[in-house]
Amino acid sequence: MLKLEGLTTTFGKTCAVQDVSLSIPAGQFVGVIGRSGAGKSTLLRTINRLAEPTSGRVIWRDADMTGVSGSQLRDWRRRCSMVFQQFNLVGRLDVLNNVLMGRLTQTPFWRAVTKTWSSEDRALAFAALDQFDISGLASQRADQLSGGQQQRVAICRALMQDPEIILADEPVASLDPRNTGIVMDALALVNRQFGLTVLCNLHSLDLARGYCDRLVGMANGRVVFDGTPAALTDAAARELYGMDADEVIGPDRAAKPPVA
Ligand SMILES: Nc1ncnc2c1ncn2[C@@H]1O[C@H](COP(=O)(O)OP(=O)(O)OP(=O)(O)O)[C@@H](O)[C@H]1O
Repeated sequence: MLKLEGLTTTFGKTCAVQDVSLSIPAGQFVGVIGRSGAGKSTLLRTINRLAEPTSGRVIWRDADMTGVSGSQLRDWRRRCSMVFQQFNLVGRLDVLNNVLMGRLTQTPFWRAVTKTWSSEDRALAFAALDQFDISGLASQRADQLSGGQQQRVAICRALMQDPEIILADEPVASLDPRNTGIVMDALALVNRQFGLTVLCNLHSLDLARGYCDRLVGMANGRVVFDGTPAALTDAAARELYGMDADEVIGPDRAAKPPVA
């Protein structure tokens, strides 16, 4: 269970995350939705301490992760890997070495520098690539891949950390519809087959409804919706997105009289 208790993160006068309390059972696929600037990214970054909470607590398996530092913080970040919108691969390195970078926290530094990974790590990396049908790309430079391929490599790298939680920050925002489906299917596989908890920020309501067990809607840093996709009616979504609703949900046909 991941528990957020009164989590608040401020940047100067901006309160990006305000008093967020959530209990997320292990293995849940949670979609975090809301307008741009609602605090979705900051929430994910606060969970793994890329952003420091101003107050409140992050609790994982009954242990408080808010105050940990040094090796305990590194271990926490290993256990909750991030997947980013821009993939964050090393473009000039091949796919295999990018994936192996996920082992850095568990590997002596010299192995990474000299690219002499253990045969066990290499086998794990190939197995991860194989899961997502991209083992054939192992020797290609990362910057020669399509966005969807790069994001699958990034997911493999995240898995190499042997995480318990995946924090995916707009993982499909840079992808075309076909690659969006492939990457969302990869995250669903990570969730269902490997049993990892997934928290995923999404702009598309259709994707959020289609892939997630639970939706957390944010507005102005606060949680204003928390329920199943079925509970997020168009009316509730309109309230969440305010003036952006037409763009996200489509025009409100019910509110407009039919054209004579
Ligand atoms: N490092 C930072 N320094 C200052 N302000 C920040 C920082 N990060 C986020 N903010 C502010 O915090 C608020 C929430 O931003 P955040 O990126 O978390 O929202 P979001 O819902 O993820 O938006 P988007 O969907 O556009 O990525 C915004 O007002 C943003 O400008």
